[in-house]
Amino acid sequence: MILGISYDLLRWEERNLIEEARKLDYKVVPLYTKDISFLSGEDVAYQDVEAIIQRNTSHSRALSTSILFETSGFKVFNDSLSLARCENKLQTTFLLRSRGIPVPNTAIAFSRDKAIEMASKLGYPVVIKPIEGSWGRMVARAQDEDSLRSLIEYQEFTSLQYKTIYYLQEYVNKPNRDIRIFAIGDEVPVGIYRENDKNWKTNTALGAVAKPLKIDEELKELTLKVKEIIGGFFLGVDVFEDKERGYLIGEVNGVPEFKNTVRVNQFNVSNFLLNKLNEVIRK
Ligand SMILES: Nc1ncnc2c1ncn2[C@@H]1O[C@H](COP(=O)(O)OP(=O)(O)OP(=O)(O)O)[C@@H](O)[C@H]1O
Repeated sequence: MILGISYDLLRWEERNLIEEARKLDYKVVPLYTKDISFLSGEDVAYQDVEAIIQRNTSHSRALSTSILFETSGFKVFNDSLSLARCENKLQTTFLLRSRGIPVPNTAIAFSRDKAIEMASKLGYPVVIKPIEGSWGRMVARAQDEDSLRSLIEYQEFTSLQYKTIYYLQEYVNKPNRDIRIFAIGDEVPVGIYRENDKNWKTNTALGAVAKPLKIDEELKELTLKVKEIIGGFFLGVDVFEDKERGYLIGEVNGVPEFKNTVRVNQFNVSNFLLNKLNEVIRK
């Protein structure tokens, strides 16, 4: 296969994908975002590329390049529609909710006063999050109205695109961990627990420790349903465990990192993904 890899940064994941693709005798065409451009009406140079894996770390670059590759006639994984659905938390949460997927109680407000009103409906503590973001940045917990007012004010003075749209969520009293589980094609082969004894935010970027996940049937079915709704080919789904309600979907990542998943599970994500991709494009 002739495989394009769209990227803006060569992390462990991108290097590993390239290395594993070469082991499978795929020809790899690196598509470094800052080196490429598109001119309407003109064909791009890499016409023989059969599939492109989207790996841009920046949400806006990932979405823009997926759109441009698609409209130039390429098959892109993940495609722009699924990326748009999962990089915007407002869209992810409310789309999943509308299709019957369990999510934490979440409120959106467009003014400070409404946000405060919604927070008391949800009940403190509440979590406030940027609508787009990653690695847990600016995800904050407010114990009361006073601290929520301060967090809202901080958000308003950032340069965030959605700085005056307030995404508020009940604080889910999860164990000291959450789950990151992967959907690849039509399978759910692997996942991890992310454990943190010191921080309620269980991002590995914030010091959580990855542990192998035992995937039960319920979690597998739920992940496949999420994948069916969001679309795409390769998703990292974050799941909270609630004592009463069971699994709740926290968010979905369209360009997921998987270094720790490979390490603790001894599972070759890149090889699995590349073989699945070959099946999909040969169908
Ligand atoms: N409603 C909640 N209740 C309890 N914990 C939460 C809640 N929302 C988020 N968290 C914790 O905060 C972490 C970061 O939140 P979230 O995943 O929404 O942020 P992010 O910036 O999109 O991170 P990622 O890098 O996973 O994309 C989660 O992994 C989870 O541990």
